[in-house]
Amino acid sequence: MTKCVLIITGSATDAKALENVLGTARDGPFRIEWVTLLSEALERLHRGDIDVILVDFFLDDSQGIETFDRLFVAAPHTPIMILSDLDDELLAWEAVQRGAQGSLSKGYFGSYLVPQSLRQIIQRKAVEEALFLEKNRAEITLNSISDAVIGTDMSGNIDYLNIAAEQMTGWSRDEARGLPINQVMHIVNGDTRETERNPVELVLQQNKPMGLTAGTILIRRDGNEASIEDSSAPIHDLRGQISGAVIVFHDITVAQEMALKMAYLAQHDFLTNLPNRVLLNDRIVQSISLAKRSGTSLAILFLDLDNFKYINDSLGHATGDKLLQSVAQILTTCVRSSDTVSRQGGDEFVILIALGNNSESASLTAEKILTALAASHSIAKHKLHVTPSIGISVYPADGQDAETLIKNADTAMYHAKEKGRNNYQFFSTSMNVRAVERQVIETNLRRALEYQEFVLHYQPKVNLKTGKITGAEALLRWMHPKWGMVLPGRFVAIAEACGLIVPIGNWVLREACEQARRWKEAGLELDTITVNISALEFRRNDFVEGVRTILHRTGLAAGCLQLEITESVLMRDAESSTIILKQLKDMGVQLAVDDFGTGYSSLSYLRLFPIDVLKIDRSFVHDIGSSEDNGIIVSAVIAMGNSLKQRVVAEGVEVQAQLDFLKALQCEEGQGYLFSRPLVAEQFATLLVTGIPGTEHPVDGQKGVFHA
Ligand SMILES: Nc1nc2c(ncn2[C@@H]2O[C@@H]3COP(=O)(O)O[C@H]4[C@@H](O)[C@H](n5cnc6c(=O)[nH]c(N)nc65)O[C@@H]4COP(=O)(O)O[C@H]3[C@H]2O)c(=O)[nH]1
Repeated sequence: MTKCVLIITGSATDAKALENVLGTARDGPFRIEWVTLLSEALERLHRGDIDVILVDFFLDDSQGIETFDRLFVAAPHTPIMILSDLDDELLAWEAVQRGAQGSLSKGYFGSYLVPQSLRQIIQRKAVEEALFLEKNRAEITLNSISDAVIGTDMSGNIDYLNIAAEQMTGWSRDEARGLPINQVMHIVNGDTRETERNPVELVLQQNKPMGLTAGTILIRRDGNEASIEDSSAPIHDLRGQISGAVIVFHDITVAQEMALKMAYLAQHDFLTNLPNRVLLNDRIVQSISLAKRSGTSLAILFLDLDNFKYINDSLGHATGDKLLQSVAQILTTCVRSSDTVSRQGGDEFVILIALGNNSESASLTAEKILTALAASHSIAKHKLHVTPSIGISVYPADGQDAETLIKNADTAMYHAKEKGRNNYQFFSTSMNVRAVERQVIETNLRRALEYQEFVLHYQPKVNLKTGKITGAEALLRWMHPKWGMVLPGRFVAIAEACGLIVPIGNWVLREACEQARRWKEAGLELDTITVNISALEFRRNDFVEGVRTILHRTGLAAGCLQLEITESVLMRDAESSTIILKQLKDMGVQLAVDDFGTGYSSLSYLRLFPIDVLKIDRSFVHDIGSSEDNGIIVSAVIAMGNSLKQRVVAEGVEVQAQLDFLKALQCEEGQGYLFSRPLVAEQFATLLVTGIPGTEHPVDGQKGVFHA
């Protein structure tokens, strides 16, 4: 590329001589411009593209070193060469001190040396510029990155710190320069806290880079600490000799804390802080291998809170969450610190306990849990009661791996639920058959509503004095296309467990109300139709409104509907039960306590509940005559009902002796096979017309149970 040389001299001879020699230069053309005044030169420089300036000191408009200074200010990056002869040598030397590239002796003007030295100047300038750029780029880059960089010489003394290194160590570059790296970058082992040798020392010794290492702690100048990750490498000179080292490091304190937090979160339940299923699985696997080696056993306790859903639905999730936290806390106090209490999600907890050689401690722990959880939990002004159902599986008898042991403990837990909840059951292989059956029923139940497989049967309630039918209890039947009629005992608990009882219960209520209205329209006399309400329905926030809507849509008077709720459901949260019962009562609906006598009701609550009817559980009626004690219970309930002005209905009246006993105690109403089994709607309508045989009411006047 053509280089442009600006010659500034008042001497036409000098200019000509230079022009000649440059014009014939062999190693590439020079374009030459010649000006005679400094002012002209400055103007020309202003336009740019000058590669070299050749200047004489003595011009018409400027003199001596001032000529150089003004050019240097105007074009600081353009090489300036002084045209000198012997007289000007001192001045030329001074100009070189101030930044001139050199002087060109006028004696050489005719020689080939002139273009060669000009070219060298240009090349040197280009290299200098490239170096400058390179250095500038490196400096800016090093100060822009968040990694700290420290450079040392061969002795490990610091010769460079970038801004990040200044910030991380607390030493400024000027303070640190020349100090040994160990003084500025003091590091200790993260585990032992012992001072560590700086990796740079090793790099200098071994002359090879060291990859990324973590686990060291940097002690800053102010004593604060930071976990760091560092790497270091040697620096070599032009000849490939090691001349120093550089260490690059960054603060990983936050990242490390975050990683620890993430690892913790991945293994723990956010609500209770208990280990989650991932960590539990890990612990079971470890415990199994330990038990295998030592010939000991371990137990898995699968625990589910009975009716937790109702608390969640009626009091809200925030209260439910607090209850779970309280339960979690109690559970951890029931086991040793080496055991694991984990939350699986929802209201399910799984506990891993090492049994050693004593498998009895599984039942001891389960009993401890039952007792500990029996105390009430004070949460947000509520006194809540929860009971657990616990299933237990034992290694090695009930499974060889974590998955099987948990599955079998879960199965045993379902068994505990079926056994009336608030108890524990050990797994047995026969339970698996039940579990499969339960699964099959659940799958079939899901389509039963859609395929209209449900029907209602009606069982009469009878006035024991007159024999008159006072009401009907609607009892659900499932007409399965293959299995035939399935009784509620086989599927209601499963429908409750999977939530299907809500749509099913809704259907029952609507169907029963519609049927009662139809009977009334047909002129058949019936005081009330009774519908069983499950706990899950009763505790739903929209339950009361749902009843109101159904009454409205079916056109049945509220007073004709009686809702039957079991004693244990009412007592589970007596305070909220009272509120719900009052709302139903205000609507005009009648209320009955089912299975009375089995739920250990507190009489003070019973007085508060706005109940119309107490139904004596059929187990007490069944034992009349065979056990004096139960006769006493039945008579006590009847007396209590009478004094509380509640009607008493005896369930499960099967034989005449029971009826006689009940009548003698002035029990108002009864229900049972002695009067009638549950009937389909048409049969029941006929019974309403004919009356119970043997009462004052049958139209055909036949003798029956009342006149035996
Ligand atoms: N041994 C004997 N049993 C008698 C006698 N008289 C009546 N029973 C039976 O006793 C049960 C009375 O209903 P429950 O105590 O409310 O007990 C009911 C009730 O708790 C529940 N259930 C029935 N229908 C529904 C429903 O629509 N919804 C809900 N949630 N539960 C229902 O299922 C339970 C069982 O119902 P069922 O199998 O229909 O059994 C009925 C009935 O057939 C008797 O003299 N001797």
